[in-house]
Amino acid sequence: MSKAQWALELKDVRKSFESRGGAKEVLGGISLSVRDGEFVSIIGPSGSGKTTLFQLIGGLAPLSGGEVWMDGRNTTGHRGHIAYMPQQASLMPWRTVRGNIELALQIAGIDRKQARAKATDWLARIELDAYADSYPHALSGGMQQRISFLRALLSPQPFMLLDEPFGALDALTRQQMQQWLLTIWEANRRSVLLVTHSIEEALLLSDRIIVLSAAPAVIVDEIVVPFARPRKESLWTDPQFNALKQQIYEQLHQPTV
Ligand SMILES: Nc1ncnc2c1ncn2[C@@H]1O[C@H](COP(=O)(O)OP(=O)(O)OP(=O)(O)O)[C@@H](O)[C@H]1O
Repeated sequence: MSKAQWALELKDVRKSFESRGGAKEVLGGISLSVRDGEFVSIIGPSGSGKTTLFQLIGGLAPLSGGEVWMDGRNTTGHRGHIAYMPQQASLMPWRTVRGNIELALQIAGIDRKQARAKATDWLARIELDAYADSYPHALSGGMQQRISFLRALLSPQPFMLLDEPFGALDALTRQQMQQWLLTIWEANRRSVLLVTHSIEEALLLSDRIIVLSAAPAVIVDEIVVPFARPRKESLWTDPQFNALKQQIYEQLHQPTV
């Protein structure tokens, strides 16, 4: 069977929550698709339902309407189809850095001996070989997020959901992590949906950007990011980068009607 064109399709996804004043609509009908190997970002005002959308895609909460399809199959309400990277790395604190990576490889179906060799290889590629025998608490936030991203990348589920992965990092570490993620992702392309509050981050990393309105969220714009890959941080000074940044900024600050 040939591979489906779309790694993810959301068809008119809706979500309302019951509150004392009646039903509160958070997602007002979201339809979007992510191609196999495409990097798509979602950006929207605070409270526009981005985390809720991820919960629906991951099967963690029921939809009020619509469908979720992955790789040509209806997976609405099903768990186990995504690799998820949260804002705070949730590494196994009792396992060393190497142990955490080996476990991710073993979960992906690689036998113990091979997992050991591959972990050594990955430790060097994510520049953490000097920390192989350290425990997660001894690492900086940026280092922990490198392992967390790698774990999602190695997981057997091909589709990655990255939920504000650099939101808790300081500005400088965040920029370094964006560049790092770009290099790793461009060498290991996977289908990604990223939630971010940073317009620059979305422009630097993505093939496409989906802009959401305030709740009840609908898609107000979809931007095909025109920059060739591999991308460099110097994009930040490109006039087209700044024009797109301005365009998205204005959409996010539109008055609600
Ligand atoms: N379980 C729940 N019950 C009731 N309301 C909820 C529930 N979960 C989320 N909401 C409401 O849904 C809205 C969207 O929340 P969500 O966390 O998805 O937004 P967000 O876009 O991820 O926000 P932020 O950008 O600030 O992280 C909020 O108004 C929130 O209060």
